Amino acid sequence: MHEGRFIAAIDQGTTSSRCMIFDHDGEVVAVAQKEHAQHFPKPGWVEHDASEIWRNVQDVVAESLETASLAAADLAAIGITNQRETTVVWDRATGEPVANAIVWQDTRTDAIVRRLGEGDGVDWFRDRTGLTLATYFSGPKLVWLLENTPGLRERAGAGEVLFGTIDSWLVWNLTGGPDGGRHTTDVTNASRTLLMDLRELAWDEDILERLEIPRGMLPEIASSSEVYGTVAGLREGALEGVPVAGALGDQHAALFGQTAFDEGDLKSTYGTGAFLLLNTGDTPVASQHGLLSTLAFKLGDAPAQYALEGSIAVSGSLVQWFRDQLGAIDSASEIEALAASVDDNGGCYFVPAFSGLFAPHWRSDARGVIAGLTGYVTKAHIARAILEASAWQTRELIDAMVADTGIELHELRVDGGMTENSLLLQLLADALDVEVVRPHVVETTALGAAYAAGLAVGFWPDVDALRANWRADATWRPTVEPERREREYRQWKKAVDRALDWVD
Ligand SMILES: Nc1ncnc2c1ncn2[C@@H]1O[C@H](COP(=O)(O)OP(=O)(O)O)[C@@H](O)[C@H]1O
Ligand SMILES: O=P(O)(O)OC[C@H](O)CO
Repeated sequence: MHEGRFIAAIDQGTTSSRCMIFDHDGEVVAVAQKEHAQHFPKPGWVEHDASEIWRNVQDVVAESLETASLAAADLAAIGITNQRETTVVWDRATGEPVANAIVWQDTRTDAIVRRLGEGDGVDWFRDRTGLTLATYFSGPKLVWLLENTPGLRERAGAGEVLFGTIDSWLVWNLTGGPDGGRHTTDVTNASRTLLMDLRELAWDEDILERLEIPRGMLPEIASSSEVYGTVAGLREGALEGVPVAGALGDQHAALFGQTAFDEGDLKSTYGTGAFLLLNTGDTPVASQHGLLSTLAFKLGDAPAQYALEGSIAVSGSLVQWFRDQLGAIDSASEIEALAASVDDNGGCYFVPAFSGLFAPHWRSDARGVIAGLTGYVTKAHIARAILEASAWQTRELIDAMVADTGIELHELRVDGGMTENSLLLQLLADALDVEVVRPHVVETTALGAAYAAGLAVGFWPDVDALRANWRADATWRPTVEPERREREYRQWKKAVDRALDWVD
């Protein structure tokens, strides 16, 4: 085992990149964070500059080390967690991306997805990958890049360019980039590409053929917890030689950080989007109610654990939209006081179908609506409806999970940047009629990546050692009458109907 007393985790999210350093008790020792630009070149398009992301990652690593006065010898390992599905293609020799990364929310691949869905396409992809055919996933984004970037298909065929999700991009750069960087991805990230066989945990050759994706540009698929290589590519030699020992998509990392190791364990994360994951044990469960079948995690050679997932495309990003596009508030946290200044939503409901609707509807033809507007409604009512939108969407996902698995929900463990908003958590408890529990370390995404890396190098002996680190910070209990709850839910569903069938 490496001597270091700490584990670092890079959390590369949709909105920002963070580096967090944890001690053996899973306590945060240092954190640094930096936002990157969101590019919206056309309606429905969302891009990131992968080079900017890599620069920001280097900045936050350096800053967190400086804050904690730590050097490479103090760290036992580094883990990575990332926004999922976002697609990067880069030049193997120079390390330059060939185009901006296409972000998971981007809907430009709608026509490709419809083409792939013809005939038995939807079932064919779902049976193999566990996923609903949608613009959300990486495969169609890669197809778009191959079809629309001049010369890219030829360069891919000649082995000059590499494809990866953000975990691959970071591991390759961290382990040396053009000078021998390891081109790998973990199973959780691979499970979001629409290219991996969910049972075999290998690229599906039939899918690659159908999508005409050159095999040589894909990373190798590894577990979520093993040594992929050692740091060799950070600016000024930072963390030189530290093992890069864990990677998980951010939602899987949050599940792991919440110590949801057992079948039936559940968590819900509220960041840019919101994502509910239920651990379903060592076999995938096929959803009949619009949920995705995905990986929970795979630790080294141990059998993979699977999960059912409900994905909400727009959650915290609706608060950002309220701030940046409407200028209604100056900072995201201001929405809480504004929404709390009124007793209810004044009769209005906000369905934020900016990227269509994800689970459980999967309707790319939906667009956002505010239903129930009257002259009475103020921006405070809309602020409240914005927070309620995350609560009602979560309720739809819980209903789907109960219908699929028959689980009885006793409490909901939550995390993510948006959960510092207490009113949101009260609205959630009211919408779901269960206790909502926020853990003491709310950065469970970074913590999960640190756990995966720490387990790989023996920093923690086993998952039982991690369970002891979890403890509740606060609990919110339901307060509304059942009749009112169900009435409000019916109104929400009517608003969802108004959002559907908008795009021709
Ligand atoms: N107090 C708050 N109330 C409501 N939303 C918030 C609050 N603080 C942050 N957010 C939202 O949470 C999101 C950031 O959460 P984070 O977990 O950092 O996201 P990501 O991992 O997707 O980058 C932003 O979309 C922001 O608008
Ligand atoms: O950046 P987040 O935290 O909203 O997570 C994005 C998801 O991984 C997209 O699937």
